[in-house]
Amino acid sequence: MAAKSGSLSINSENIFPIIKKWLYSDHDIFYRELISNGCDAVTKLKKLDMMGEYSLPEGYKGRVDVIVDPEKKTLTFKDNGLGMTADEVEEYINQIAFSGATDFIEKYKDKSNSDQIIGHFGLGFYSAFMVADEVHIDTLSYKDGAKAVHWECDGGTEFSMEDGDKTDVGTTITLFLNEDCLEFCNEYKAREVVKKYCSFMPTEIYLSKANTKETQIIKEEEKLPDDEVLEEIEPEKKEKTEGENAEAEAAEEPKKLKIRKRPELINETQPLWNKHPNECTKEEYLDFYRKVFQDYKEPLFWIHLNMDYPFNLKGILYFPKINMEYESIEGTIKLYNNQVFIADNIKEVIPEFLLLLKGVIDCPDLPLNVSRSALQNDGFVKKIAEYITKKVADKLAGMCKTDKEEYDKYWDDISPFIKFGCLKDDKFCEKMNDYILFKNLDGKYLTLPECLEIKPQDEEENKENAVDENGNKVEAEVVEDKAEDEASEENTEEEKKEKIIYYVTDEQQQSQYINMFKAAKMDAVILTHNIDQPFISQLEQKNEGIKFQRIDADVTDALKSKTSKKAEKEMEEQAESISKLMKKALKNDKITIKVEKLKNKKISSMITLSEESRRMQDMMKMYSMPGMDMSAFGGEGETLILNANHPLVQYITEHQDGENAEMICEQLYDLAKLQHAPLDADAMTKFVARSNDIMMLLTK
Ligand SMILES: Nc1ncnc2c1ncn2[C@@H]1O[C@H](COP(=O)(O)OP(=O)(O)OP(=O)(O)O)[C@@H](O)[C@H]1O
Repeated sequence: MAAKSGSLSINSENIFPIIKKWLYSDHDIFYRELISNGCDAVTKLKKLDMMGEYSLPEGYKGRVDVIVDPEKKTLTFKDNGLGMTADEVEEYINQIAFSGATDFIEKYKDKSNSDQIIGHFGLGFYSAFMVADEVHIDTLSYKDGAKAVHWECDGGTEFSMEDGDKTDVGTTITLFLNEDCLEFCNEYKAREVVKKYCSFMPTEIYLSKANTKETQIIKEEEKLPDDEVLEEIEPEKKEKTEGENAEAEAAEEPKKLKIRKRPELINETQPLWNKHPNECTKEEYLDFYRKVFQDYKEPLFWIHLNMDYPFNLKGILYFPKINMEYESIEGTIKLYNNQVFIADNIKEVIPEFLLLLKGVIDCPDLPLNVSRSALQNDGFVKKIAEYITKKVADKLAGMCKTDKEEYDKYWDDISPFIKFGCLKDDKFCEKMNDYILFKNLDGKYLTLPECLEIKPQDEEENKENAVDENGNKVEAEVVEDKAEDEASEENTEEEKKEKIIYYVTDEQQQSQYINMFKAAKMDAVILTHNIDQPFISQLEQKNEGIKFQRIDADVTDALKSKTSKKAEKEMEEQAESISKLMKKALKNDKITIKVEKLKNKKISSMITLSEESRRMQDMMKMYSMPGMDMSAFGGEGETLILNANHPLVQYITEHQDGENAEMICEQLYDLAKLQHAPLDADAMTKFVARSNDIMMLLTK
């Protein structure tokens, strides 16, 4: 076959239903398309005026009117923009997918900046047919000698065009709604949709109901040319009092007018994000937040994004106050393109963890698809997301550096968000590494470097000041990983520097351990949120030499009394015999039992569970595998520590055959368990019964 080339032809009969039905996922989007066409028409007319191609009439104010008429089942969009000549209707409307915006920009590209014009694809107008059986256009161009045009189309592929009777410059588009779509000429629905898409469009948008019965009273001098006066209200005549004259009274009480309810202004043409951050006041930020998010709780703080290069992006991100107990954390980030709402929470542009915030982002450079709610897959979109992430990290780091007190105050609220961000985004994590705070046992907020630095000082102090529970000074040993003590001489200095950060997950439950730590002048950080476990695992991975260990994972040397070699030997023997007794009493052969001399003589028994085993168990619980035997996954990591310094432990050591020895063993074990984790139902029942029995013994 001979080589051939040419342009593809499209059969409008087939393509039209596709545009009408499938191009836009949301039916209500036609509002946005037709209103933005009106805004574009106004913008273009103003530009023509600026360029000297047209002179706007005195007092011109561009506007788009949306008029619902439930009686006639119509919806009208009226603008006072540049209008269209018959040729332009022919070109831009009759040819589907031919955008006059591109044409306009091309024509005036040297003289004007194009970025304020919304339309691009030349398809938006046809979205009207998603809801209307018939659409009329009445338009009059601004051009000298232009004739009004009337165009109509009933949704098939045929249209008709004739001279129109419009006398003012601009365009009126009337939709004769389909029976299934009558909700769109309901005033409330219209307000909701227009507010959703058009709240910040750059031209004033008014909503009204045709022939509304609603009225309003105004002062005579407030009357506007378009007001429809229904009644003149004479001021009420007051009883004359002495010293007053009728003229003075009349001056006080002006005549009033009852007018048909005026169209309601829906949008704000100058959104706050367009203002320079230096010019915005705190009140303005708060007002804007309340209005846009209907959240009457004050946000904690906000970040105003304002960037011109290498791409254009403006916006405000608010950190909301989160009530962790009652609400799930879910924010909303509204994405705009040139002040036109695109969609909420577009994941491609807004990094996932930032979706916990509330905010607005306007990016005119977004590579949008025809339907606008989808983005073209583009490296550029990734850059936008990276920029936003960077800005958020910069703001937080800056606040931590320059206003640490405030940052401390916000920390509990923002920490789940930051930790989630660190888990989700490596770059964010890197930037935030030194600005993550840890609340210590004294309620102070420390950064990670501070946590690490404070340790050696504490240890020094520890050596000098540590006291036992009787206030006697005790010699404490440097808190280092136990394994290090046993490590061979060959270990380098570097390796020896592994730092342990102790942490608490439940202040009440672990209070006994906390008391021991405090008495030994040791510190720990409080990490109670679910996100903390995966978060600390990540921190360990990213920061070599840092290890997190729950406060009850081990008995560090700092908590033990110093013992002689001889005493240690004795304790070992003691442990052996008491282990047998315990295992028998608890009917548990697997349990590991250790006898230690703890500094705190008030503690009789405690449980330690190695960090690794506990993390494994927590993980199993999280994936809640019913009937799973936990002991198979690190149950062996649990150790019962008996304090050789406690009289009760001393008693059973000496009276292993005593009448109550087994009962004491069981009670010691349960008491230790209770400080570590809640008892299961069965164990709790037995514990309560046994406690009663023990008290009964006291009565004898
Ligand atoms: N109200 C209006 N006033 C003046 N011209 C209009 C009006 N509505 C549409 N037009 C002209 O018709 C053209 C096609 O409009 P349409 O909404 O189909 O596409 P668009 O706005 O260019 O692009 P998009 O598909 O992105 O909305 C517009 O570019 C514009 O030139």
